[in-house]
Amino acid sequence: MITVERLTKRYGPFTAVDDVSFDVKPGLVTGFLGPNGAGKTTAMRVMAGLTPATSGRATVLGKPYAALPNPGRHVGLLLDASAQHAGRTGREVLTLGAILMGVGRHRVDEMVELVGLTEKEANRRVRNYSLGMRQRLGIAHALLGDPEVLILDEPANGLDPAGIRWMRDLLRGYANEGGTVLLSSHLLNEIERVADEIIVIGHGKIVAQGTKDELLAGAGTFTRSTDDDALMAALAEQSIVAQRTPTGGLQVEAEPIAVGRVAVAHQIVLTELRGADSRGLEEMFLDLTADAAREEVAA
Ligand SMILES: Nc1ncnc2c1ncn2[C@@H]1O[C@H](COP(=O)(O)OP(=O)(O)OP(=O)(O)O)[C@@H](O)[C@H]1O
Repeated sequence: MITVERLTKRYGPFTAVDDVSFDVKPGLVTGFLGPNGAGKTTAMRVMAGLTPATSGRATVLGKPYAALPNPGRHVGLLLDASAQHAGRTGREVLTLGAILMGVGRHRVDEMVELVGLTEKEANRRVRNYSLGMRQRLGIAHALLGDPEVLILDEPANGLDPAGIRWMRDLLRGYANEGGTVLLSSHLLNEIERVADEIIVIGHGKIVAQGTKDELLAGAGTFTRSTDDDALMAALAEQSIVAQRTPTGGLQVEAEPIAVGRVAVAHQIVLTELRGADSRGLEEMFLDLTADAAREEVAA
């Protein structure tokens, strides 16, 4: 469990994280989604005790990270995959970690195998690793102490599609066994495919949070009918907002059941009726973060 309460982080006059509160629950994968510069890394660094908060607090398993005894046994961190010592081999990095955390050396072999690094790769110096290999090593290091909580900053960066799928399965299995996972990304589809809960951050502020299903439901309904004009008019009578989509059909700001009822009442035949898919969530994400994204582009 991670609890973030009214967390604010300022760098001089600039507020990177602005009065942010959320819980990350065990048994679930929670996605921390936001455009570049939204404040994800800063918030995670505070959670990991690497940056002090200006106000508010973050606790992991009920304590500030720094107050956890042998924190690596409780919290696995992947905050910067490039931060590993470039002159050491992957195996050396993990062996040192195992010694520091007081876990058996057998964990090193297990983790190398788990993350899919070959024996040859594990014995290569980190400076010769690709970004994807560094991410795998970072995940191996995060899991070394068999922690209850994982905090991963952009873990999919640099992974190829097979690697992304592997990571998704790994995190799903970890959460299914009761683990707590917080992972950040600036890519909606990455988060959408793995997360049970989603926290969206833009310009240092939480702009949306909830279960994926809730956020998808909030994205409305997609429907097609044999007479979209009549359906639009019927929906408008009920003050339900609908818009045509560029590919045909209607995007409706209501639950599918409400749209179905209107169609039945007006004897309009629906040929498709479903909760809006990721396109809906994507539009919501782009909308929610538009200001932050624009400022980032302008900066
Ligand atoms: N040490 C620092 N001093 C001053 N400003 C900082 C510092 N660290 C981060 N910032 C600023 O805080 C804001 C949030 O940065 P942060 O790295 O937390 O964003 P992010 O959501 O993780 O983005 P990205 O996906 O690009 O990593 C950015 O505008 C960044 O420039």
